[in-house]
Amino acid sequence: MLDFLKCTVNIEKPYEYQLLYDWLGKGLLINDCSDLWRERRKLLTPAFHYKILDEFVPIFNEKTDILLDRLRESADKESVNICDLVFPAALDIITETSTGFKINAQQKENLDYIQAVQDMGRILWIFSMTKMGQQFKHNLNVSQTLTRRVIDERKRYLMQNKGNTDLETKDTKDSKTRKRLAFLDLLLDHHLRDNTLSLEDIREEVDTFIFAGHDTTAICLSWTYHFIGLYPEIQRKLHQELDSILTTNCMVTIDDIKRMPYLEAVIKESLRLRPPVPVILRAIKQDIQLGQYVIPRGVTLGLMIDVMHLDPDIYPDPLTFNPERFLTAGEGRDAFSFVPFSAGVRNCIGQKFALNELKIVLAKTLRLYHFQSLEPRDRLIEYNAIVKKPKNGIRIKVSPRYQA
Ligand code: HEM
Repeated sequence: MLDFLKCTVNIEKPYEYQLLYDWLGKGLLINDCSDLWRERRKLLTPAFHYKILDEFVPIFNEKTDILLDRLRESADKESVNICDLVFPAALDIITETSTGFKINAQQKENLDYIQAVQDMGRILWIFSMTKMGQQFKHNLNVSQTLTRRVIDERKRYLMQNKGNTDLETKDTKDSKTRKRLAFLDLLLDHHLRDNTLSLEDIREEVDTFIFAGHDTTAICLSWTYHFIGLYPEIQRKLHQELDSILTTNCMVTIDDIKRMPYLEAVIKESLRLRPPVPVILRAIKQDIQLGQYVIPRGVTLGLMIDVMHLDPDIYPDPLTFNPERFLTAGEGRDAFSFVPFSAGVRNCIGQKFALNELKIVLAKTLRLYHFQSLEPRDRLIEYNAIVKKPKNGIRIKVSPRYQA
């Protein structure tokens, strides 16, 4: 599999990904033309520079503060479905960081859009004349109308403020609405100089970020709370690490999260056992030798990330949730044996973004709350909706660590 992931030739996505075409078009995730993909990836890579990612930290904190309010409301209840809390939080984060628009999913605003985005991943495979097919078209319309409106408004703003589109400048007059927006401004800046990148191309990339960046992180958060809530000793160690770094209600910074090795190990172990994207596919365009086999041109090759992560030669006692295995700096493992974000040239462009988000949300919530999982691992049924989700959610009892 190492050869497959390292390969720079067989990087095209096969037909199966085109089920997302009506929604994501030629966006980075499903783009099946290697030249266009390379062009777009080159254009978008600067938006994921660590300095730009640092600017999202206040948004991660602000949205987690709202999540904390919702956890406070849940603390009196017998249990809460943690997915219902973290999915809107993740959607709020990705929408605001990629477009500047506050969708306010956690405050239950823009419900038609939220419903549309959540349904879309679920009902893709339906023929258009069926009732669900009509529902899919409706969802598409709702989500694309909003994305187009946000892009048009931002373009008008940038044109009125010509000269201020330099991505290195920041307008400080009204930081709420005018602050530089990395993803969308980068694309609009390019569009205003070279309109071969059309507004519809930009819409496809923005929708791609929203799709690729919200379900995945929300699922990882949900499973991580579940694992933490199952193993009190692991939760105790996490609380100990967080208490030594954070005060009770502070803004978590990039420097803080760099000092949280145990939290990072817990996230990695969660991603190992429950990778949100369990399978990736590639269209084989040139014969490739994998071990003793030649995989011929024309074949679709699937890489089962979830199965790879259970190899007992690499991960002894593979079904045990054991974050410690990630503290011993990859002993006996190569970089291609842990691939929740895929690997090689077609890897996840958002992985640093995702890890920062996961660490900040988890650090802030765990600092103040205790989580107890009410269902054992084998009771939770998973289903595939492009990403793999818990079918009926995850029930957790949330309790404050400190009395108000
Ligand atoms: C825990 C969170 C995440 C996981 C597990 C994850 C996983 C992955 C995986 C496995 C791929 C490869 C898919 C394939 O080859 O078919 C991928 C691609 C991608 N991801 Fe992520 N992702 C996460 C978060 C994000 C975030 C936050 C963003 C955006 C901010 C993002 C944007 C993308 C994009 C645009 C691609 C396509 C890259 C390309 O083909 O050039 N992802 N992701």
